[in-house]
Amino acid sequence: MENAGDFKKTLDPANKRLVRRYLQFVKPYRYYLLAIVILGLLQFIVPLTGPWLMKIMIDDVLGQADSGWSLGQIVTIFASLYVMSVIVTFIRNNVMSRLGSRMVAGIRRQLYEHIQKMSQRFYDSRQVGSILSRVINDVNGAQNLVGSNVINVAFDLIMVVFAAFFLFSLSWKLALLSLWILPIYYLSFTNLNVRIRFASRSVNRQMERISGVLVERISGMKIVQSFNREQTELERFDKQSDQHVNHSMSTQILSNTLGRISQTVGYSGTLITWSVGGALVLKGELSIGSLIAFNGFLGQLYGPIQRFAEVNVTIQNAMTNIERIFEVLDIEPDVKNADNPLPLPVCRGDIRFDNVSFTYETELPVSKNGKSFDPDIVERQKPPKSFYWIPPKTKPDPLPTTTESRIALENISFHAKPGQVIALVGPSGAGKSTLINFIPRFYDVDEGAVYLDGRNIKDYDMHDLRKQIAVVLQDNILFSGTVYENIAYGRPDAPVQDVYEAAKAANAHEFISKWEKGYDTVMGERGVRLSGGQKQRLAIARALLKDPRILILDEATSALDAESEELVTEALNRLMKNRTTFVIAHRLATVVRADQIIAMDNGRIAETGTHEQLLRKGGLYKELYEKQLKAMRPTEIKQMLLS
Ligand SMILES: Nc1ncnc2c1ncn2[C@@H]1O[C@H](COP(=O)(O)OP(=O)(O)OP(=O)(O)O)[C@@H](O)[C@H]1O
Repeated sequence: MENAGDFKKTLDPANKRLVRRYLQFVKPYRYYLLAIVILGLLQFIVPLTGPWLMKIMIDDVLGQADSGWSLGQIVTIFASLYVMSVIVTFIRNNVMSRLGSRMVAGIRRQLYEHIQKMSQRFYDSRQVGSILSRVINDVNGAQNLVGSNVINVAFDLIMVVFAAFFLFSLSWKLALLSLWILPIYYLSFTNLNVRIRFASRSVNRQMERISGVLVERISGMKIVQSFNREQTELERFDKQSDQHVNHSMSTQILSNTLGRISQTVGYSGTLITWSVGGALVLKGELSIGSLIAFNGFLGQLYGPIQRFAEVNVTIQNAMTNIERIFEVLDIEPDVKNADNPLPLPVCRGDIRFDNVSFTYETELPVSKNGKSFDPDIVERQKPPKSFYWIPPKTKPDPLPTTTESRIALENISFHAKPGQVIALVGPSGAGKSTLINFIPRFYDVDEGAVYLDGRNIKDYDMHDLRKQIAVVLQDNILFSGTVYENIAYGRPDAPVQDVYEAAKAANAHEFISKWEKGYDTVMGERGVRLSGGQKQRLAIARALLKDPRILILDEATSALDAESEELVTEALNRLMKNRTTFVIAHRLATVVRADQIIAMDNGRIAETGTHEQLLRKGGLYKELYEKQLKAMRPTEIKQMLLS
C-alpha cells in the first residue's frame, strides 16, 4: 500500500488542509455539530459559575457579610446547575456518538466507492488485507476526531481563555506569576507532537502489514496446514505484533512525557498560587474567597491543558488515519471514462487490436540504505532532529520502493469479426490472460489501441461497455448468498423464468433442483461448498443470463471429471453461440473448431489462422497441437472428433 507512487499523488497533507478536508465529511451533519456546540456552551455554565458561587459562599454566606445571599439559595443554584449539566451531557454525548457513527459510515462508503473504481493495476501491488486495513482500521481511527474527548478540546480552549480572563481580573500579579511556566509546556508540545505523529504513522503502517499477511494466510489456511507451517506463521505474526507494540510504545511514551510535563507545569502553577497567594491573604491584600476562586480558575486553565496533552495522542493517531484515507482517495483511477463517453446500448462485437503493447509495472517496497529488507516489518519513521519553535507541518515520509517492469505484450494486432470464436493458445506466461484483460478494460493498453465496432474502446461509456461483456474464468468467484442471487448477479431484476432458463442451458438446473432448498440454497464464502464443475456451470448460467455480445472464457477442464467436463463443455458451446468469443483454450476440441487461432509466445503473436492453416504452416501451433494430442487418451480423441 505504501508505494512512492501513492505518496506522490498525495495532496499536501499539511495539518490545516487535512482538517479542512476532513470537515467535508462532517459537513452533511453540520446540524449535529451545531447542536453539540450549543449543548457544549450550556455545559460551560457549571465550571464557569462554580468558583464565583464558591467565592460568594465563603466570603458572603460563611463569612457572614450581609450580601443578601442565603446558604439555601446557593445550594439550590448549585443543585439546579448539576441537574442541568447531567441532562445536557447525556443528550450531547448521544448526538456526538451519532455524528461519529454516521460520519464514519460516510467515509467508509466513499472509500469503498473509490476503490471500486480502481483498475487491476491498483490491486496488483496491494494485498487484500492492506486495503482492508485502510477501510476498517483507518476509518475507525478517523472517527476519534469527532469523539467526545477531542471535540471537548475546542471547548476547553474557550475555557482556557475565560479562565485566564478571570484569573487576571482577580489578581493580575498572581496570574502572571502562576502562568509564566506555560511556554515550557508550549515548546514541549511543539517538539514532542511531531514525534508522536511520526511514531503514529509507523503504528498504522505496521498494522497494515499485519492485516495483509493475516488475510492472505487465513484465505490460504489449507496450504499453511498441509505444509505444517503453523508455528512459522505464528512466529511471523509475533514478529509483526512485537514491532507494532514497539511503535505503539513509542507513541505512548512520547505522549506520556508530554502529559507529565503538563502535569508538572500545572502543579508548579498551583504551588505558586498557594505560596504567593497565601502570603497576599496573610498581608490582607487578597480575600480567602478570592484565593479559592483563583485556584478554581487556575484548575480550569491547567485542567484543559492537561486533558489536551492526554488526548493529543488520539488526535495525532486520528490525523494519521485521515492522511492514510486521503492517500487512497487521492489516487486517480488510471482506467476511467472519457470526458464525453459514447453510450453503447448494443454492439456488434467487432473487435480489433491495433499494435497493442503492455508492460506490467509493479512497485515493490525496498530497504533504505541497502540494508536487508524484511517485508513484514515497518521501520520506525523518525522526524528530522530539529528544534521546533512552532508546530511543523509534516508529510508522511514515503517508504522507499522500486518499480519492477515486465513487458507482457508487444505489438499485438488482430481482428475478431462479430460472432467469431477466437482461441488463444500458447505456453504458460505467453500473455493470453493479459490480452483479454483489455476488452472489459480491467487495464488500459500502454501503446496501440483496441477498437470495438470501429471506435476506440476508451471512447465508450465503461458501464455500457461492460454490459456487453461476460467473463467466465477458471476459478470463478461466487459470492455468499443464495444460488439464485449468484446467477442473477448481473441482472437482479431478471424474470424468475429467465434465471431458470439460464440455469437449464448451463446444465445447472438439474443439480440445483436436487438440493432441498433448490435455488434458495445459501452458498459459503467463494462458493466453497460446490464442486469445481458445479461452480463452473453456475458461472456459465450467470453469463448466459447477462446475454452478452462478447464473451471471454478461460476454459477449465483440468479440475473436472469426464462427466462434469461433458456437461460444462455442452453448456459452454451453448453460451458461445452467436457471440464474439475469446477463449483461452485448453481443450483441443475448442481450438480445432475456432474461427481464428492466435498462437502466442513470449508476449507476441507467433502465428494466426485456422486449425488447418496453422497445421500446414508447421510452426508453434503444430508443435503445441501434437504435444497435446499425444497427451490425450484415445477415448478423449474420439470424443473430440465426435463433438
Ligand atoms: N499482475 C501482474 N503483474 C506483473 N506481471 C504479471 C501480472 N500478470 C501477469 N504477469 C506477467 O505477464 C506475463 C504474461 O502473463 P499471462 O498471465 O498473461 O500469461 P498466460 O499466457 O495467460 O499464462 P497461463 O497460461 O499460465 O495463464 C507473465 O510473464 C507474467 O509473469
